[in-house]
Amino acid sequence: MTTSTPAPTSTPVLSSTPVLEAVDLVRRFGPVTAVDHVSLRIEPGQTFGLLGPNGAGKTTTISMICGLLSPDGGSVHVAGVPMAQEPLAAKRRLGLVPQDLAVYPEISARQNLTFFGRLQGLHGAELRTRVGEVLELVGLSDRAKEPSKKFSGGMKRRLNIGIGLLHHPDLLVLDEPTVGVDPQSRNAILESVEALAGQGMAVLYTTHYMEEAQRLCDRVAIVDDGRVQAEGTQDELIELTGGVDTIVLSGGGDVAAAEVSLRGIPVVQKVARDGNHLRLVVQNAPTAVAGVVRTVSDAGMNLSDVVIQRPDLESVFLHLTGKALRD
Ligand SMILES: Nc1ncnc2c1ncn2[C@@H]1O[C@H](COP(=O)(O)OP(=O)(O)OP(=O)(O)O)[C@@H](O)[C@H]1O
Repeated sequence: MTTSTPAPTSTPVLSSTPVLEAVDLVRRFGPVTAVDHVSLRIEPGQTFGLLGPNGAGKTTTISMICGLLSPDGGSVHVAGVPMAQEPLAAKRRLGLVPQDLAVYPEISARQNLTFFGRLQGLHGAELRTRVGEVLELVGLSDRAKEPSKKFSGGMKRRLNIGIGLLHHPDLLVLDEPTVGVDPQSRNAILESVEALAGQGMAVLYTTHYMEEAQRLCDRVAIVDDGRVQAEGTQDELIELTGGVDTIVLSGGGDVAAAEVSLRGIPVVQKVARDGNHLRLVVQNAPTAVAGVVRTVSDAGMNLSDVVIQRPDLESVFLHLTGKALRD
């Protein structure tokens, strides 16, 4: 960018420091390259999704971002602080909500937060105030006195999120926070993340659920095989599919044979199976659908539903990798 008048030398040039800048991260486990030159940049206030199937490298990536695992290559800066050179200062700028719950079941939500707050060096009135704020932020104020073992899965997870927020991080990192929780709890977790994002918190959210990335994230990096396959806003990613359509076929019978037959017809660009559903990428669904239905019926699939969809992040993943997100 150029400007006609130079900035006065006494005024610092304003630049927005990203809350996260990860450059060219690499991590190997023996012969497996779990993370293969991954770069991510998150601006203040952004909710950034890392979307990929199990084993794509999401946990390994965020373990390096959070300073829990040393990279074999690459660098991480959190709010401008280099993780390799100043790990304590960099870690203080982020809050990690791990996959596994880390709350004490016998004590209350308030006592849990107070305990973890003390571990982080808070005490006295400051600690009490912050615990109250965090209970409010994660929507647990009215249940603060109950032992957390009485909480639903979603409430325990929200308490876990609260623990990650105690020290005012610049970036909240959530590792698949809805895995293993019921739909109602899942919704409560997503609402908490939306509320935090609404208050300007930057969030790095990993998931293999397309719907969650779609609902929460300003930008998404699609990861597979340890690599970022594409990154952008949802509209930018969907544009990558080049205007293709998605047809989803559901039913019983010989779904495997139907999948094989579909691979043999030219209008079908990609096919992936997710249980009793077949997801197809085609150039023009209204024209292609009759031939598709004939092909799967001839192969022995008993169709119960045929849906033509506008492309979504799942279509982008299929388009880029030839696989379904939930294989
Ligand atoms: N400690 C380890 N030792 C050996 N291999 C590992 C280790 N951690 C991860 N891997 C391998 O690295 C790859 C990426 O794993 P990672 O856990 O980062 O993926 P993920 O996308 O987070 O998936 P999941 O949701 O299943 O955890 C996988 O092939 C996994 O088996």
